[in-house]
Amino acid sequence: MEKSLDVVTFGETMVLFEPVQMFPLEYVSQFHKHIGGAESNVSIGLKRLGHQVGWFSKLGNDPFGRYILQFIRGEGIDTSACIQTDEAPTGLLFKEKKSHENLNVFYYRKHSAASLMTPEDLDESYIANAKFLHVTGITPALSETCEQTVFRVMDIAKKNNTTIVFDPNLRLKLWKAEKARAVLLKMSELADVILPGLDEGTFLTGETEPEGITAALNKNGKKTIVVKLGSKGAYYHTDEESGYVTGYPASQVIDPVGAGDGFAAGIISGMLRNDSLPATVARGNAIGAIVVGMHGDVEGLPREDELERYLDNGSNNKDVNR
Ligand SMILES: Nc1ncnc2c1ncn2[C@@H]1O[C@H](COP(=O)(O)OP(=O)(O)OP(=O)(O)O)[C@@H](O)[C@H]1O
Ligand SMILES: O=C(O)C(=O)C[C@H](O)[C@H](O)CO
Repeated sequence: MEKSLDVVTFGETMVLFEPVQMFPLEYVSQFHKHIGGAESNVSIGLKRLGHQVGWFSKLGNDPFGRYILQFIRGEGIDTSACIQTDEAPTGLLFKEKKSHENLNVFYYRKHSAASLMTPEDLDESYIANAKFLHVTGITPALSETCEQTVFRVMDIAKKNNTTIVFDPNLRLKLWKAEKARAVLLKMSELADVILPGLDEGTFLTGETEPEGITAALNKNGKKTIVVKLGSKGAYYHTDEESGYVTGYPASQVIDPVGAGDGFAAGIISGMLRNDSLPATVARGNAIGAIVVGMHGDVEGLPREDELERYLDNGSNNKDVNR
């Protein structure tokens, strides 16, 4: 069967309130409204690069749920598997910026609509119809039923030859370290591609160097693992090849949140294009460097033509197009 979706992803997307002023949150009086959610960030990143993407979640049947759905649908993502419920509200997320270096997030997502996702909600054929599944370690932290849903989706993907890309996205505000480690390691075992940050890799394996982390996560071979190294770029590893790909210099660092999601979109996109692994990692690095230079998680995600100009210009990353 020819698969018509390139990528499917799912998880909680919240309304993200970004403070206009750089104050402790209790003194901020104005916010910009955006959307935030690792999986929808990745879906938007992939769509802008020209891929066919489906994203789903459970949203509250409320104005914020409608805002999220309209935004994601407006980006051209297939949202036909998304559910709206009266049972619980849409989750919210507030960022706090006390200085450029001091960034904090506050979640209002306990018992949210997304936390009510269950395996019974799933449309198996929708997942089977995708070439890639993108899944994060945020979803199983939301509730027991979300954890069950994640493993059910991974199981469906495995049975249907859908490549599983796993970003651990460790969020210790959402669950206890011991439980997080156990679940994220179980997800790593099931995944074909793993995208940990260096700290996440250390958290999962106890190893402090990218080489040790990838060796520990790839015990059974066969996996592609790319360790994100912030401004330094990334280290990739398979049984056949491994190496470092230097990052692109960010013109400025305005908001580092979302760089990892842009990176994931670049990696999946490179794989869909059958690019070499170093070229695929370079795509991820370039998108990460572009994203950190803009406010919001999704606003900075480049279109394919912008990304190509950026890659062609090398370190001279000014996007002048005239
Ligand atoms: N300051 C920077 N300058 C240039 N590139 C960067 C910078 N920060 C991040 N990147 C690029 O983005 C990628 C992902 O960033 P990072 O390592 O911060 O991931 P992460 O911790 O998963 O991010 P997130 O906060 O979104 O979860 C890096 O591997 C790198 O390619
Ligand atoms: O932290 C979360 O749960 C989010 O999904 C919000 C942000 O958009 C995400 O962290 C960026 O990776």
